[in-house]
Formats: sequence, C-alpha cells, structure tokens
Amino acid sequence: MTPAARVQAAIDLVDAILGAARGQGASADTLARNFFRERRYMGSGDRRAVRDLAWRAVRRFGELPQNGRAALAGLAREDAALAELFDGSTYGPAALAENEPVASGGVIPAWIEALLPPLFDEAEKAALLDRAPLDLRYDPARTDPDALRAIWPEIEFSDALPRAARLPGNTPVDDSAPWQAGAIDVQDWGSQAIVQTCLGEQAPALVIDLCAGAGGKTLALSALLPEARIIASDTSRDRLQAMEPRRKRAGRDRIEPLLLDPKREWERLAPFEGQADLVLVDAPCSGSGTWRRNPETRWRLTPDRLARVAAEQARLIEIAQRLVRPGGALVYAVCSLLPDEGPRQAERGLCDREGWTIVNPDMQIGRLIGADGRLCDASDPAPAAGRLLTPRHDGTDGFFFTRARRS
Ligand SMILES: C[S@@+](CC[C@H](N)C(=O)[O-])C[C@H]1O[C@@H](n2cnc3c(N)ncnc32)[C@H](O)[C@@H]1O
Repeated sequence: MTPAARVQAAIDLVDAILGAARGQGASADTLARNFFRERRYMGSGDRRAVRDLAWRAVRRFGELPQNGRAALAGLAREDAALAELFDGSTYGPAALAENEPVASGGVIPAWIEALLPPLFDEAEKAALLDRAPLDLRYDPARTDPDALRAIWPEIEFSDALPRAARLPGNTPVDDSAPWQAGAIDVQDWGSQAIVQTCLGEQAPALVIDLCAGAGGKTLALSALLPEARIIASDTSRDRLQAMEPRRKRAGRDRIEPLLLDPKREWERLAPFEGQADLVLVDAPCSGSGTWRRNPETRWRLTPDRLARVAAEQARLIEIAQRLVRPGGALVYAVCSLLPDEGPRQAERGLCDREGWTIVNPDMQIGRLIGADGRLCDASDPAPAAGRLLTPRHDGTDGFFFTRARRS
C-alpha cells in the first residue's frame, strides 16, 4: 500500500470506530480485527501503520470527531508530513479543502474534564491517553525474576508490588513458556495493588469476589490466598465462562463461579449473609481510568450512563455489606478517576455508615484522597476516602480503591 492509501484506510477504520461509539456497537479492538480480516491484501506492515494512525486519531481528540476524515485532518493540522499525504492519489484521500470539518480541541471530552479531581493538571490529563505498557503478574511458585529476565532482558519489576513485572506494550507473551505453564498472567499494576489491599492481618477463609468478571483479580487473590474458598460471582455468564480456561491454566480449584441474576443477586448470595471474611467489589464503572487501553470509550460515556453506573455501584456496596461478617472487610474498587464513582461512593456507603470504618493500608503506590477528590495529607482532619492511582503518578491505569472494616 502507498502511504496515502494507508491514510485512507485509517480514515475508514476511524469511521467504523465512530459509528460504533455513536450506536454503542463493538469495541475498537473488535472492529479493527474485523476490518483487517476483510482486507487480506494488507501486509503486516500496512496493518500496523493503519492501526497506529487510527489509534493516534482516536487518542488525540476528546470530543467525538464528525467523521474519520475530520479526525485524520485534525492530526494533519499538527503534522505537515501527514498533511502531504492528502494528495488525491488513486487510493489516497482527496486533498484537504479549506472549509471542510476538522477535529480540534483537547484529549478529554469537556464535560468529563470538568469532573476530574483537582489534582489533575495538564500533564496528568495528557498521560490518560498515553500508550500503556504490558503489565504482568508472575507466580513465584512457578517462575522468578531471573528466569523472566532471561527471556525478556528489558523486563522491569515493581518496588511496591511483590509479583509485578512490566514489558513494553505489544510484547507478545502468549507463546512464551512461562505463559503456557501458567506462571504469568497479564494484569495492570493497579489491579495488583487492589488485590494487595485485600490482604489483612489474618488470611480470610471465605472470600466473595462479587464482580469477578473473567477473573483477573480472582486469580491473583487465589494465588496469594491458596487456602481460601473464593466465590467468584458475576451477572455475565460469558465473563464467568472466560475465567474457566484461565482458572484451569493456573490450577486454582478453590475458586467457585456463581452466576447472579441482575437485580435479583440476593437470591444466590443469601446463603453467604454475614459469612464472608472479605468481599471485593470491583464494580462496573465508566472505565475512565482505562482510556490508555480503550481510548474510544470516552466517546461512549454520557452523563446519563455515568449516573446509572454510579447508582449501580451504590447498590452493589449495600449488597456486599450484607455479606461481610462482623470483623470482616470490604474492598471497593473502580477503574475510574471520577469522584462520583470513587471517593463519594466510599463516603456515602462506608464512611457515613454505622458499623463501618475505612482503613487504608500503607502502600508505596498511589495517593490518598478525600471524598471531594482532593489529596489528603497528615494534617487533614477528615480521614481519607481511599487511594487514587493515575497513569502519570503511578504508571498504572487510573483506579480508586478503599478498604473498610465491619465492627
Ligand atoms: C470492572 S469489571 C470486573 C473485572 C474483574 N474483577 C477483573 O479483575 O477482571 C465489573 C464486572 O461487574 C459485573 N457486574 C455488573 N453488574 C453486576 C451485578 N449487579 N452483580 C455482579 N456483577 C456485576 C460485570 O459483568 C463485570 O464483569
């Protein structure tokens, strides 16, 4: 393909991503897979170039561009070499016209930017759309840093998290021996910090991972607490089924999947009322902390959806509270940076609720914030609502999490 033809292909791919964002259709990753499957004539270099260009456009503009061409034209305004490829050649895009629509503005939709906590300066905002590295969690019973370094000399290890390793984004790991042996799993360091927060002074015997999904945190919990019985519940049959091969590969047979009926979760959870030593609520959320991986999701969020998801989070905290035994703990987490989903949920559900106390374990990662999203320091009279991780400060996806104890 000519460089100009690659630009036209990127325009077509961005058009597909925009269409899906407007209609709540398939994810950008799925669309890209289908797009390239239907264009077998593209070589691997072409595919990489087209994907990179399309993703550059998706990352660059916070407000939904009018169409793919407007998005790429917006990039071309800032990149003279790209502008030259709008040359009207056979498979390339038509020359840019003076009055055609061109995407502009910042990287974050204005209405979401207004909701970000006060600590978000320009550098923090820009980092939300950076490219993410490939984070791994390794199982020390099956491998160690030296063995991993022998395969990937560029691998880094975290000082704050005991089993966390990092490779450059897009490093293929699926065919590697540690992967085949179940010795590594892909997991953002932020998710690993949440799992670390689940560990209290005593090892819990009964753990309920209320929103277990495909089991990312369930498996990490099970690796740290091999003796614990872990109930992995979720309302999505597909996600729970996706956990099965991962659970088998890691050899975790103390995990019990439990499919819940949406809005009638209690029917299946009632037998555990007041029994759990630990309940993890890794709640459904806006995903505003994961734009590095799914930048198009910021075009899908609306004030209505945000309000609905926040109401669901509050409801899930209440369900979780009924499951925790006296003296047990609840960990609440969201991959969101918005106070309505994080610290305000913690304040309403856990700080202001009799019989519950927030206890934020010391960690070398993240920052403690109050209910209003402001950073807390030692002189603060009010207790912190929880811990915030950000791509800029912590090199992780954005997360809020907190741990509360039931008296
Ligand atoms: C952030 S994801 C969980 C990710 C998962 N814990 C992990 O580490 O991979 C949120 C999950 O909540 C589930 N969910 C949504 N509503 C729920 C409900 N009412 N009860 C239980 N799970 C629910 C979704 O299906 C989704 O899998």
